Amino acid sequence: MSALPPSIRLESGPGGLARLRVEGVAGEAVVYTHGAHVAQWNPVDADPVLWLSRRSRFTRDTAIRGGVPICFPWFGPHPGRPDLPSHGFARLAEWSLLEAREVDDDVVLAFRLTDTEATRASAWPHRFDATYTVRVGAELTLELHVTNLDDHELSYEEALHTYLAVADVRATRVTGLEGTPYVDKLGGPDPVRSDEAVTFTGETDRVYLDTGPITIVEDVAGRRAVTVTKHGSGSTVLWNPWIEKTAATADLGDDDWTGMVCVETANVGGAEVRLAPGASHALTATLAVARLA
Ligand SMILES: O=P(O)(O)OC[C@H]1O[C@H](O)[C@H](O)[C@@H](O)[C@@H]1O
Repeated sequence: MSALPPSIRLESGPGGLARLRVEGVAGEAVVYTHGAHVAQWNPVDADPVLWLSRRSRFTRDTAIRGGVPICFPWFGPHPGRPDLPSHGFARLAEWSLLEAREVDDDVVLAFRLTDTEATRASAWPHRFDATYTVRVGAELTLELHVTNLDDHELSYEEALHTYLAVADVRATRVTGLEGTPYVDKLGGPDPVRSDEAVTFTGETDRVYLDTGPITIVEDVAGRRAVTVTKHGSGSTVLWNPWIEKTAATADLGDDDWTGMVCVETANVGGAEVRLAPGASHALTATLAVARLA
């Protein structure tokens, strides 16, 4: 890769993890090569849009807590191998930086992950090429593009596990999922639905099925709304750990559940991606933030 443009700096972050600090004309971000993990983003002169745990560990064998972990090639515990890392290996892997350039007022970073001896010996042994493009500006656009380099069909799950910062989750509404069936991971396997906007009164862990392209998080106490617009995604996961799960999670502080909600642009469960040899799939999420009246 040629020299970085002036708006992008390569730094050594906590734990010695390499990260790119972007200070663009329209937006600012911090992206780690560990997991190709976007840990911060905000439009210039706006508050951080992504939530990042103050207790996050920054080590090569754990995922950063907050920002946008990439879940791939499985979501949650591996179905047959609970000993394997939750949410797959991508968020624990070192991605290589392919590209870093300015495009108009935005900054575009691209990262690559391919199969290694270790992944080929794992429970997901396929040959693949994954490219992750991060466009930082007044909006944040994330695209995970996966190609099957193998000689047989493969399937995978994926999620851009986006932690959004809110002033108070108890005063937050999520719209765009009304009437959409969801599997409540804390309830039974049969999908249920609600015609109401989502509000939060307890632990929430839902996989919405056949979702439309737009979900809006209305952070009423913070007087702003974040719109997540997506393509190539059949499911949306909504998560807040609430009190007990937060207390049981080492890299979350006791009150952290109040200040975040995850809207995860995903293809999980029955919406897993199946790729013929040579075929590709792109999953895209765009975040935009606006003031609420
Ligand atoms: O703690 P992690 O492995 O990062 O997972 C955090 C959460 O991710 C998703 O939202 C899942 O639906 C949850 O069941 C899980 O608790």
